[in-house]
Order: sequence, then C-alpha cells, then structure tokens
Amino acid sequence: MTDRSLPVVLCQTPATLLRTLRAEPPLVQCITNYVAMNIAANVLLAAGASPAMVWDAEEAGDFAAIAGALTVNIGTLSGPFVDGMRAAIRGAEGAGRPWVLDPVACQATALRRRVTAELVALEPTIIRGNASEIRALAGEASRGQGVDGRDSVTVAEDGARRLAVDSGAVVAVTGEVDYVTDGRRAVRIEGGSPFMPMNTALGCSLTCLCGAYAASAEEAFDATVGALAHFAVAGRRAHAGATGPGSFAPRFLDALHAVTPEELDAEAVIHATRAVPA
Ligand SMILES: Nc1ncnc2c1ncn2[C@@H]1O[C@H](COP(=O)(O)OP(=O)(O)OP(=O)(O)O)[C@@H](O)[C@H]1O
Ligand SMILES: Cc1ncsc1CCO
Ligand SMILES: [Mg+2]
Repeated sequence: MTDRSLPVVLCQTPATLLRTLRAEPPLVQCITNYVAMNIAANVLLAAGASPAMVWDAEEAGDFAAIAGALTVNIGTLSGPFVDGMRAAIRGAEGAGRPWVLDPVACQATALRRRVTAELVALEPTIIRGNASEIRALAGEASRGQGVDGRDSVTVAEDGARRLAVDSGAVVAVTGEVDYVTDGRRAVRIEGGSPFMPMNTALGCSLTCLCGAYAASAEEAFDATVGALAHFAVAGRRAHAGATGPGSFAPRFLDALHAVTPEELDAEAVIHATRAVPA
C-alpha cells in the first residue's frame, strides 16, 4: 500500500481481512437482481466466499439469521423483491449481522426513490453505488442513465460524506477512482480497468463482496476498503492481458481467485484523504 498514514485510518488491512475470508468462507445472502445473480455468485466464489441468492419473503428472514452478512440490491425491483428485502433486513438486524445496500438506478423512477428512502432509513451498514446513484441519494442532481453512472466520483464526494453522516452507513462511491467514507475517515482507491463498466453487474457483484468482507471484519469501513481494493487489484491484473470487455471477464475472475493476501496489500493503491474539507 502506498500511503504510510493508512495504518492510522485502517484497523485491519485488506490482507488481514482476505486471510480470514479464505480461512473461514462467510455465507453471504445476496438479494440481487436477475442480471447479477449468476455473475455475483461466481465473483464471490472466486474471491473465496460462499454466496446464496435467497430472497423470497417466506424464508429470507430465517436465512439472514444464519448468514454472515446480507446484501440488498434494487436492480430489478418488484413488490415481491421488496417484501423479501424487508424480511431479510429484519432477520439480519435480529441476528446482529451487517447488511449492504446497492441503490441501483435510484434516481430513475418514483418507485426506486421511494424504496431506496425506506431502505436507507433501515440503517444499512454499508451503501455502495456509482457516483450518479450516490449523488441522487445525497439529494443532488444526478446525471445517471438508468443503471449506468454518468457523474465523476470526485463530484459525488461531498454528497457521500453527508450521506454517511446522515445515514450512519459507510458510503462507497465507485468509478475510475473509488472513494470510501464513514463521514470521519476517507480514502481513495486506484486501480481497476475501463473494461469493468463494460461488464454488466460488476458493481452489483462488488456490493456482494463488501458483504463477504463485512461478515468477519471488526469495522465496516475496513471491510469496504478491503473489498474495493480486491476488485481494484484484480481489475488491474486482468486488464493487462485483455483485448476488450469479453476477454477481460474470465481474466478478472481468475485474478480475484489468484491474488494472495500479501499481494493484495502490496499492490493496492489506497490514499487516505481528508473526510472533512479544509
Ligand atoms: N473507468 C474505470 N476504470 C477503472 N475501474 C473502474 C472504472 N469504472 C468502474 N470501475 C470499477 O468497476 C467496479 C464497478 O463499479 P461501477 O461504478 O461501474 O459500478 P456500477 O455502475 O454500480 O455497476 P453495475 O450497476 O453494472 O453493477 C468498481 O470496482 C470500480 O472501481
Ligand atoms: C443492466 C441491469 N438492469 C437492471 S439491474 C442491471 C445490472 C447492472 O446494475
Ligand atoms: Mg450498480
């Protein structure tokens, strides 16, 4: 890692968290969209975690109580999904488990705005979205086009900090350079590949990986940084041999699997920054 102030900011480094994740693969309940279900499950398996895409309201609460973490994604929203989300969140909270919110296209329709507001009020542990989604959640103008982000991470940083303070969640904004804040601490993470936004549902999959890291981490901030660093390092490695988004995808899965905890800390480019602007 490139920033010597990081030990002050992070209590557990990405390597420490990845070591634990691989030694005791966490069961992660992923309520995600139809596009992401298969992709995210493979991402979690490649990274070393154990995914389960369980969302029906009749069992979602019971399942959350036996999972290490829950992730909730509104990508292909419908009434039954929302019922499953509510039940699962109750189950996770009852069991004291962390849960992660992915507000896919939350700026796009009245239904998405309403459901996202309800979910944020239920106090997610982590919120992970692209810059357009986080800007919309922070009450700012969003240029998002459906599920695709069209804002830069830099313009979303102020909103992310306010959202973190107001919601109590760790907020992650992803894009060319990622930003993570809990309202007090903040880091930027470099890496990844321009082929990543050309592969659908990698953000959704990253949200699920945040759950995997959060399952055993002492702090949600460290877990979020760990998951994003894992993606950034694997993405950069995969880019090296890829000629386009198609050849990038299998290389990315291989790289998620191949990176060792030691290599993760050595290759991650993480910079601590001021959470409160000067
Ligand atoms: N231009 C880029 N260069 C490098 N990495 C990128 C770039 N854009 C996105 N990424 C990486 O891709 C991953 C997914 O982030 P992104 O912001 O595209 O999510 P998203 O818009 O929610 O995706 P989706 O909704 O399709 O799942 C993150 O690890 C992010 O760092
Ligand atoms: C393409 C798409 N449509 C709804 S969810 C999703 C996956 C990326 O967010
Ligand atoms: Mg998304």
